[in-house]
Amino acid sequence: MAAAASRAVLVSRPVTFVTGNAKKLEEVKSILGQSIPFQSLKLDLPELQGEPEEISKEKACLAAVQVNGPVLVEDTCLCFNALKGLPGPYVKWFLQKIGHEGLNNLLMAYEDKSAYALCAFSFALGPDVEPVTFLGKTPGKIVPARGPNDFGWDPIFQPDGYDQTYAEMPKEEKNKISHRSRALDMVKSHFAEAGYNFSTSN
Ligand SMILES: Nc1ncnc2c1ncn2[C@H]1C[C@H](O)[C@@H](COP(=O)(O)OP(=O)(O)OP(=O)(O)O)O1
Ligand SMILES: [Mg+2]
Repeated sequence: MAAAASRAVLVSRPVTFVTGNAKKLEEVKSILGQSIPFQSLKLDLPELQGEPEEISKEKACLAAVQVNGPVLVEDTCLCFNALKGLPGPYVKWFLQKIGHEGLNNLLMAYEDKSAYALCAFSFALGPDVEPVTFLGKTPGKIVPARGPNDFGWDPIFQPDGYDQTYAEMPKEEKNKISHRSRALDMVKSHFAEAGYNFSTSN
């Protein structure tokens, strides 16, 4: 604690979490609690094609220009092992076009239904600062949809060691083991280590 305080980096603006997804924001708020004070901005940023880490970093750069201050962004992927990690960062568009059933059907020809949920948070102190990225991964498998249908692909992802899909699990339980909470644990450690002191008066 004392070491972090002595290295405190003063930042004149609060952190802005930029996302166009209200459900994501809800989860981030509930996982972070009071640990990192942040404000949010609803903006659907363009996403490049590529590896999850690069997409997330690029999103942070675009967000930092828009906000002109410190930003946190996140990109979520659902990766099928039989498809060598696809649909990965493109799952949003697959979901929109072919739905839960279509995503299950993609694996019809394969015995291997294993998958992993991947979350890439990127944090940039400002528009001209290289973002840092934190990856959280939760292994599981793709199953026919079960549970409430209010968040993305939650009903078709069953994490390893659980009988329930993400959608069926109580939120607190999901938030303990999710790809998002694992990545946010790293974000929290980074913030504690760096000892940032964000002004919240702005
Ligand atoms: N924890 C989750 N469980 C289920 N579905 C999720 C989860 N997180 C995200 N999704 C869905 C929402 C999207 O369809 C897709 C992820 O795409 P992504 O680009 O990261 O989100 P987004 O475009 O909705 O918000 P953003 O504005 O932050 O990019 O997966
Ligand atoms: Mg997006």
